[in-house]
Amino acid sequence: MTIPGLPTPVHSGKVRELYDAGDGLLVMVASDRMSAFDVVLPTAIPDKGRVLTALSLWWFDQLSDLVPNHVVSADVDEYPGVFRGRDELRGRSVLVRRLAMVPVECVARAYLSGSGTKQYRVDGAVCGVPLPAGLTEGSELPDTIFTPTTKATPPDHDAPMTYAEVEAAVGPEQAAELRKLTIEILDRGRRVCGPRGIILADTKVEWGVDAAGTLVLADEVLTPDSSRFWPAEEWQPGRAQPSYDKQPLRDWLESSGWDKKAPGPELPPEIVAATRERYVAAYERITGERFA
Ligand SMILES: N#Cc1c(N)ncnc1-c1cnn(Cc2cccc(F)c2)c1
Repeated sequence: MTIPGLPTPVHSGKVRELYDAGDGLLVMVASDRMSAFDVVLPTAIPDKGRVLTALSLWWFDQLSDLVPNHVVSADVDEYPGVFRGRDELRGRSVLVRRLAMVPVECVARAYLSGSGTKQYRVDGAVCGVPLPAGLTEGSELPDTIFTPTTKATPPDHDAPMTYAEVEAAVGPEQAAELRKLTIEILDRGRRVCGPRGIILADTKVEWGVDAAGTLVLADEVLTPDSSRFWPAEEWQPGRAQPSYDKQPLRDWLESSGWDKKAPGPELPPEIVAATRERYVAAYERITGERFA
């Protein structure tokens, strides 16, 4: 999503952009683009970027007693230079502090799923963390575990890291802090979501270090793009769990005959509307606030 008058993004992801705003500041922008099965679809989901930005900001605030974060402002009228007052950014962007990013994708898991299940079926462990026998896709784990990966550059995929590899990468002290805080963030998220009928199965967070050497929570936090949200009433270990936010889209894509190696198909209006509604419902159920 190129916005006229803005510089070329310093990072451009599947659904987000990151701009240099000068003076040690960045502007993180969440688009309405939707990806599924690792493919960016041609049809946007209205308000997706605004919902996920609002949810991430809500979680940063909820976690502010536990960890400092990189947020400077979410008010476009306070942004510097060419970013100030830009309506294309309103509600879908955050002005953040530029940090020295930790070279580890910090993942915590409370349930076994996806790549974790694949690893478990090979050697009974995930990222070197041994697990009890008899677990299956969707099983709740006895404890929340830290299952970090590398930060691969597409088209390469993130690779599992053992805790010893994290220690080698960042040192034992920071590795211990990353594990402890990443697990605590998932556990806190679960305590909020559980009573609201949502299983928060896992999450990926990104950390940076500021000029004082302090670990700072960065990127987005506890959103459906960085985490697995499952409707609790449909939880059934032994099969892939329905995604709270993406299931209507996944079901339609599976039934449409789309070849996943081909470009994504245009989405029918009713699937766009259902997907938007799922994102809005997730925000309202988790935060207890109306999405405006
Ligand atoms: N957050 C943050 C951050 C920070 N506060 N300081 C320095 N670098 C980053 C940073 C670098 N890559 N990303 C991932 C990313 C996010 C959003 C859009 C994208 F395209 C890519 C984040």
